[in-house]
Amino acid sequence: MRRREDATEAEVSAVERELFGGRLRWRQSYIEHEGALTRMRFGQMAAALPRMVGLVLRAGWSADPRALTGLVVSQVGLGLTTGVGLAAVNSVLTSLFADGPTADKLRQSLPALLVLAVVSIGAAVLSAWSTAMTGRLEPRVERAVSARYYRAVTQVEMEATEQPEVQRHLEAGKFGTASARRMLGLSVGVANVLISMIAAAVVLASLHPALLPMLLVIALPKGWGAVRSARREYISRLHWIDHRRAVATLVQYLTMPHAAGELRVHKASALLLRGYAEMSELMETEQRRLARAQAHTDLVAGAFSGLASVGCYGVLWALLTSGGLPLAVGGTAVVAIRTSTARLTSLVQQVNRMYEEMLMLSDTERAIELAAKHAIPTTGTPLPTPTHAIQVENATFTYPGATTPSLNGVNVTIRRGEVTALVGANGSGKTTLAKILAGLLLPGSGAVWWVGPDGERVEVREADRSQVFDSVGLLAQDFPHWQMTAAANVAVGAGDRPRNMEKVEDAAQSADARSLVEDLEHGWNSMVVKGYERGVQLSGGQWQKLGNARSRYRNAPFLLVDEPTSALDPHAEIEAFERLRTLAGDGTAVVLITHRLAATASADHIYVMDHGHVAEHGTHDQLMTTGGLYHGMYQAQAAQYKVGPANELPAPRKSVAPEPETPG
Ligand SMILES: Nc1ncnc2c1ncn2[C@@H]1O[C@H](COP(=O)(O)OP(=O)(O)OP(=O)(O)O)[C@@H](O)[C@H]1O
Repeated sequence: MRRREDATEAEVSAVERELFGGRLRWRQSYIEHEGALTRMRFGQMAAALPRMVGLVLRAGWSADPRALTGLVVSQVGLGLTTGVGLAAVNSVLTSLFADGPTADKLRQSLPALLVLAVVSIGAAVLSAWSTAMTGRLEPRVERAVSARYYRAVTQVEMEATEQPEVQRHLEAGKFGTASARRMLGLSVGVANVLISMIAAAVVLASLHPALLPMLLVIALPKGWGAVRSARREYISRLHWIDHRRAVATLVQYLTMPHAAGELRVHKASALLLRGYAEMSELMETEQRRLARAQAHTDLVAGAFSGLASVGCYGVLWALLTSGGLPLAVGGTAVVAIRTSTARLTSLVQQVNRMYEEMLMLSDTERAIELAAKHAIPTTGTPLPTPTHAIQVENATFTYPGATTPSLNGVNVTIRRGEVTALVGANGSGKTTLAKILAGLLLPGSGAVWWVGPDGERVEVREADRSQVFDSVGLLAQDFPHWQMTAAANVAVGAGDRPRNMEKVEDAAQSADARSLVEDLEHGWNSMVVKGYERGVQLSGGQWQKLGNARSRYRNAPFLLVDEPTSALDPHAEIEAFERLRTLAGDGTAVVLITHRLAATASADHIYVMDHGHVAEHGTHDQLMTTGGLYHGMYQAQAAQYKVGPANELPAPRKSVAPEPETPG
């Protein structure tokens, strides 16, 4: 252990300390398993083999029982062909070593040779069948596990995902989604080697009782060498995995378009290239150490195996010369021993890898269980139809792990047909309140009522949450820029409905995004990310228009928009606010979170948030008259536009562009 720690210190290069503050460690599930994996002996892993195979069989059976049956049958068949093949080899050798003319001996061995030919054709057919069944089963098994995992994690309450422990386990599950597939492939490999070894052992034991111990004596040192080498390589891979990824990250930066400027102007490339060279050198040192150690193990295992072989062949010699064993059986024994020990190393490696995959798969299973525990309820009281308003009463919300509440006794009413503005300093709780309104977060105390036209109401905790989500359109400050086409980026606003291009165009029209998309070379089919075919780079403001179109396409009665105009030019911004007003006029409840107080002046209602509570509310005129927080913020913003008399302004700098020449 001490040696390992010393080694760890030496394995961190100066440049890693400079760039990453030490060894770069990803917070991922394999880190959690690393200790357990390196302590685990091969025997323990082998003992877990039945459990692992059981897992694979269950997953395979639920994904495709026919393919699994085919796979099992083909593997057992392959084992049988090994056994029958060895028996045929024995028979051929018996005929050949018998007394008599060669032509007669060959004629006698013909039936056994035919069996050998049939067996090898059978083995080829079974092997092809096994490959086909594996190919059919693997993606199905992966899809079944992945679909269960992704469905589960997207249904988790957002508050649960705010708990670092829950989030970590949910994320860890993602690495095991392909493990069931890989375990299947590895199981086939392991089964293949094991079955052929068992078949060889059975044939040898039936030929002469001394042959089976011989097989074991020769296999043992080889097996020991294989276990040692595989574990050493495995532990090294586990230990250096972060290092490899850090090197890959560094290299990635060198060709990243968004880093291109700094790489050149700031010469960041010099630092990164130095990092790459130093870190790669460390890895090469490890490769050399590994190669030396492996060579040493191979030498020792080879020496012992050689000694064992010499001993065994000596016994074989004695048996043959004493007439205790026919020559042909001796020949068969040599063939069987050589073929069955040839794949020992790959067997050990595959068992190791299977164990690792099993740990990853158990992470996925744990994530699915955890997700189910924190899932958004799928049933609940239907909302009043049509919903008229959302009433937040005395709501409090504290993020998991936080010491102070982000919302504290908040009372707000959002009505259809009105623009309600939420304003306030950074961190005052506006976005959190929007998430509460959307039903994404549930208040710790207090209530959120969904109110119908006659005053009937349903509290969000009791409500059918899918109806709550159906009633809300969201445009978050950092809304996702999907790496898809322009049309998909708008239509994703109603991902559960079939795309209607006419409505996509209308939504874009009402968000001032239509002409910008239609003027692109590939129009709605343009990929809105550079680097793809038909790819274009949109500006921040153009993206914001597309985001606005997305929230319009959703066509929900409650629209929550967080800083929807922060990247728009002044004219586009004024237009965007006017469009929101029109939308409210058509019966939508618009909740506008913004720091642009000029835009809130026309809101029907303004809530001023301060340290998680509503400090003031009313219309612009009312709030300006009371002279509180809102008044102060408005004045501060207005002051930025106030300029002194023209003669106090600094004179514009002389243009350096040459005066246009006048003809003549
Ligand atoms: N995911 C989170 N986990 C923990 N605390 C959070 C989280 N999100 C927000 N907070 C905290 O909650 C408080 C309110 O944040 P919120 O994002 O609601 O403010 P905001 O008024 O929207 O701010 P801004 O104007 O800067 O967007 C802040 O103190 C913030 O640090």
